Amino acid sequence: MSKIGIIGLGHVGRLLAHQLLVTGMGDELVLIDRDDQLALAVQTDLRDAAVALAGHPKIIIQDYAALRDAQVIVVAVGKSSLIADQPMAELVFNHDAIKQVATQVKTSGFTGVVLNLSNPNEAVTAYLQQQLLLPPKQVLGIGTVLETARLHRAIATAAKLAPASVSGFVYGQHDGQQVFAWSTVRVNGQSLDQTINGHHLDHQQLKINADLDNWYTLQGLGYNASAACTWAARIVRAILTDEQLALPVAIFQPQYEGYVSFPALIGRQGIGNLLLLNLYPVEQAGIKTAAATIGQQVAALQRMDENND
Ligand SMILES: NC(=O)c1ccc[n+]([C@@H]2O[C@H](COP(=O)([O-])OP(=O)(O)OC[C@H]3O[C@@H](n4cnc5c(N)ncnc54)[C@H](O)[C@@H]3O)[C@@H](O)[C@H]2O)c1
Repeated sequence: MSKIGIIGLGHVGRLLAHQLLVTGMGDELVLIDRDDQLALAVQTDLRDAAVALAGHPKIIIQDYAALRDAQVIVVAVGKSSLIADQPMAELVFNHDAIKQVATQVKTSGFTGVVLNLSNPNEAVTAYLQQQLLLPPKQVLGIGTVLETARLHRAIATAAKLAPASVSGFVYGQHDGQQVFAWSTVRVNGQSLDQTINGHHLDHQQLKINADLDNWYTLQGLGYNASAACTWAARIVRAILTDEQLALPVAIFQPQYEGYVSFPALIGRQGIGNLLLLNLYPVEQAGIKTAAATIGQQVAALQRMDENND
C-alpha cells in the first residue's frame, strides 16, 4: 500500500494531488494546508473527480498524525506571489512555514522520504532536513530538475529532435546560480561541439532559450505549476518503485559541505549514489559558488531561529 502526503495545497500542491489521483499513484493521499477551507475544497473536488476513475484512493485532510506511515511527503508550502519580482523573496516566509511543518511532521513519527518543492529550494531543503532530524539522504529538493528539462527542450527544439535524445545536467542553485554543465550534455551520444542533426548549436542562445521558458510562464501566470508537478510526480514514482532514477536534485553533497543541486540516483531510500562526472574546472567553480550562496541562505534561516528565541 502506498501513502503519499502533500503539505501546502496552493497552485502546486493541489495540481500534484490531482496528478497523483488521475495517474493512480497512491492508495492514500494525506493533504494538509494551513487553510482548512482550502483543504476541504481540494478534498471535495478530488473526490468528485475520482468518480470518473477506476480506482478510488482514500483522501485524508488536515491530519499530520496520518503521515506516520506514509512513504513520501511532498512539501509545497509558500507564498508564490512573492517571487514574481524576486526569486529569493520567499526565504523569510518559508522559514516560518517550514519550521511549523517540520515540528508537526516530526511529532507524527514519519520515517520516509521528503521531497521539498518550496523555495529558495536548496536552502529550504537543507533547513527542513535540520529541523526534521532525518538523515540527509531522506530529504531532497526538486533542485535544478526544471532547469535541466528546459535545457533539454531548448536543445531538442534547436536540433529538431525529441527531448528524449538529450542528456546532461544543470547543477547549482534553482532560480539562482545555475551551472549549465556543457561537459555532461550529449545528444544521441554526441557532444555539443559537433554538428547535431545538421545544426550548429550556440551555447549562449540555448541558455537564453531555456531561461525564457520560465520567464514566459511567470509573466503570464504569475507562478509555475505544471512542470514542477509533473517532475514531482516523476520523483515520487522513482521513490515508490525504487527506480534509481538520475536527476539533479537538491541534496547534501559532502564535497561542497552542504546542500546544492547535483545529479544523484533516486530510489526507495531517497538519495543513493551521486553521479560524479568529470566536469570542466569552470563548472566545478560554478557549483562551489552556488554552494556558498546556498550556505549563506541557510545561515540566514538559522539566524532567524536565534532572533525568534
Ligand atoms: N522549485 C520549483 O521548481 C518550483 C516550482 C513552482 C513552485 N515552487 C515553490 O513551491 C511553493 C508552492 O508554490 P505555489 O505556487 O503552490 O504557492 P501558493 O502561494 O499558491 O501556495 C502555497 C500554499 O502553502 C500554504 N501554506 C503556507 N504556509 C503553510 C504552513 N505553515 N502550513 C501549511 N500550509 C501552508 C498556503 O496556505 C498555500 O495554500 C513555493 O515556495 C514556490 O516558490 C517551486
